[in-house]
Amino acid sequence: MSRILITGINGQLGFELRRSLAMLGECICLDRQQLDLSRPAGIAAVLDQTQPDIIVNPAAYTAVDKAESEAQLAHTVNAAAPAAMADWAAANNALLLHYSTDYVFDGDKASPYAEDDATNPQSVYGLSKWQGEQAILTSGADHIILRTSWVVGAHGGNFLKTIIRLARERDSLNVVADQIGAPTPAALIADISAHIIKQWQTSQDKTLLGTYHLTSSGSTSWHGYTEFLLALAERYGVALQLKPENLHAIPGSAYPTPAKRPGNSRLNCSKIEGNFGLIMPAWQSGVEQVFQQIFNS
Ligand SMILES: NC(=O)C1=CN([C@@H]2O[C@H](COP(=O)(O)OP(=O)(O)OC[C@H]3O[C@@H](n4cnc5c(N)ncnc54)[C@H](OP(=O)(O)O)[C@@H]3O)[C@@H](O)[C@H]2O)C=CC1
Ligand SMILES: Cc1cn([C@H]2C[C@H](O)[C@@H](COP(=O)(O)OP(=O)(O)O[C@H]3O[C@@H](C)C(=O)[C@@H](O)[C@H]3O)O2)c(=O)[nH]c1=O
Ligand SMILES: [Mg+2]
Repeated sequence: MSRILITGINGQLGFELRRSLAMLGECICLDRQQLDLSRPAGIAAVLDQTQPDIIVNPAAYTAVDKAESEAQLAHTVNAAAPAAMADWAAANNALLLHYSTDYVFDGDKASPYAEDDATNPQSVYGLSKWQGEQAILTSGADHIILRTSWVVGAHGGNFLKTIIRLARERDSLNVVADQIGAPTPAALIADISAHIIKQWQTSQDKTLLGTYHLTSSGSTSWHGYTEFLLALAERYGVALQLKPENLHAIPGSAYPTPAKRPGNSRLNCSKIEGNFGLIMPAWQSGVEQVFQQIFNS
């Protein structure tokens, strides 16, 4: 039976992974207190002690704007810590399943990004995640890196929850319309992670290893996403202060933030669909399920 170590179990994805991976082996679920990624020097000792065959690492420094002023910490958590996990995995013949982001790209491409398109991170967060990818690649460890985008889940913080909070408090809201991507449920990423691990356990097929894009299908802007959330609130009887006619589309240039976001965050998912025999569901169905989980209980 596999021993599966999961980091960051109180994050959006870590929470769902506990559920999705529970039937695939003995799960060792570690929070920040049990495995602190800001202290990479301590990671090997925890891995020596727990002896996982599979390391699943959803933990990350994800505060995109704050990272601009905490570059050292972002680099430690998002690059140095995965590097330590990868070095241990290489030396101990373990698989590392890691997660990365659309923010490794600059967003200037006109069509969805493929896995081998040139990266060019525009933010400290994006750069730190890219450096994490690079460390894993050069470690020689068996690994799978899943790049996803705009993660949304019932457990943890995300754009959906921020927007519903603001829509309850305000009677007018400006949201960026020239950054496009695909909201992706944490539960979908977790379930696909389970599917991938199962195939690895069954086949140990090294041609499955590598980097994959994994998002919902279709795309929208942050503004389009917000319009959809307001429609869901109407459908499920969630009372808001904000009326749809007072939601305004603005360019990113009118919403200054410390970190620059990509204009195009769309990721082409045909590699994961082809290699693992999957079909990515539409972003709307995933967002609706999360919305129902949070507000319709
Ligand atoms: N959120 C998004 O929109 C996207 C996320 N991703 C990637 O997907 C993965 C999962 O993201 P998501 O679940 O949304 O992230 P969250 O921010 O919801 O969760 C991150 C988790 O990492 C933990 N963590 C942060 N710092 C440390 C540390 N020093 N030591 C140990 N644990 C730490 C947090 O712990 P605590 O609970 O104690 O704070 C939290 O549980 C990440 O790799 C992220 O980069 C990719 C694209 C989009
Ligand atoms: C709250 C708010 C945000 N925005 C804009 C700011 C920004 O351009 C966009 C998204 O805002 P957020 O700060 O919520 O999103 P952000 O934290 O940048 O989300 C990213 O997180 C990391 C972890 C990832 O890996 C990415 O895939 C992506 O999901 O919406 C508005 O225009 N109006 C608003 O009222
Ligand atoms: Mg954020």
